[in-house]
Amino acid sequence: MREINFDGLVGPSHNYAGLSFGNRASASHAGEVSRPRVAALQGLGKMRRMMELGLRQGVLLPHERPLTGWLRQFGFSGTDDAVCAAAWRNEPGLLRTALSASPMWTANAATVSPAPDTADGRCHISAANLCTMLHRSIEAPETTRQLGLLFADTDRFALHPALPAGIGDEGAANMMRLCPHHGAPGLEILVYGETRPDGFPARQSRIASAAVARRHGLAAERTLLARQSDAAIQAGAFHNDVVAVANESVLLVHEQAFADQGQVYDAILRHVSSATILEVPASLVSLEDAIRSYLFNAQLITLPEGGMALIVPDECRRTGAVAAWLDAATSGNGPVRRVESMNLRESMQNGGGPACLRLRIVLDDVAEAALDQRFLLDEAKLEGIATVIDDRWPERISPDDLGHADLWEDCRNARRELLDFLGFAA
Ligand SMILES: NCCC[C@H](NC(=O)CCC(=O)O)C(=O)O
Repeated sequence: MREINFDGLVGPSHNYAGLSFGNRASASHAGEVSRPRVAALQGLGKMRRMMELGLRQGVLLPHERPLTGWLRQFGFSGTDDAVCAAAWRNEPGLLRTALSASPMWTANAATVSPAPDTADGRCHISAANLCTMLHRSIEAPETTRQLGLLFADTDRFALHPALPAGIGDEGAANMMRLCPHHGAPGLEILVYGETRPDGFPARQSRIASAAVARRHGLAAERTLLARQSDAAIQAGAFHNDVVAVANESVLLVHEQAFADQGQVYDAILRHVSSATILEVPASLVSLEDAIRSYLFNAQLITLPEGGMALIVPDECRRTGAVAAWLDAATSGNGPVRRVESMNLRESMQNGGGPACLRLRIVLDDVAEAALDQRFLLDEAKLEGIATVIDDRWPERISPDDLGHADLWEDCRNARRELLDFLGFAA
């Protein structure tokens, strides 16, 4: 079995509206001018690099933006443009919400339990409701539609709908899987948070994590519910994948990630006695540096030739303490053979690093063949997508542009052309 990453293609409406409370990057870049074309090409560059490293790569599609159907529920009526114009006049925050390109962060699209972990031997997928942030709560219906196409084969896959709103579920960003190798039953660590009065919100609730484990049919002895530390949430770790990443038998984790770090390590070592836990102490890398650099929002991948690579955002190289830790970690005989830096600045400025941009699925050849192949990439599709982005994605979006009909039209046309190219009738 192997891992396939499904990256969210950055949509044409990518902008800096500062919608994500508790996400420090989103807040600090609010009001800046975005570059959707560059953003999408940066994301595509990561997908290309993963393919060059020998991994299979998939893509999930941008959602319809502006999401006029959603705006209509607030009493705005008329043509699509009339709806958007009225929203902009009366409730500009609602139009900003309806224009968010946040579906790019597919680590929040769903939680995936690979077949070896589940009672019925199918791969289980739960779409996330993302109900804590308004702009993300509008994603679930379209995400569920796309996952329904991708995982249509019910002999291999079981797709569960999003949990009821009010019980925050933010998907795979809050799940880690530890196992001797991809194809062996894994320990699934589901990470939740608790909101403190006056603090940043915890976006993954314990009830949601427990429900996902139940729905997926995970064995009790291979399931751990772990609580995020308050320090991590307040420092800006709104998802666990900002302070920890796991791949097969390796966990890379900040010392202050969990409320009870020892319990997490014990469970891992009980399940995989040969596991390697690379704990980064706060004395070497502070939570602040970890969150500024997104060191832990890396993709830790198994290379086809053996060994692992860590794909980090290039902010890591520009954060002294993190760069030093990376050099030390790769100079010894540790499991990480190489580190690759990627420029993902446009997404990073909204708090989304390499790991946020991908949903990973572990499957075998038969299950892979059962996927809707339109979502899988090859060289020709990469080229074709790049051409559509070059031709159609807006170059820049300033905060005022969000209220212009030209932008709405450009976003609709850009997405339509992409969907046509990939064989999805809009
Ligand atoms: N996993 C990374 C998710 C990043 C995402 N950022 C945003 O939504 C920023 C959007 C804005 O600020 O306009 C979030 O916080 O959920």
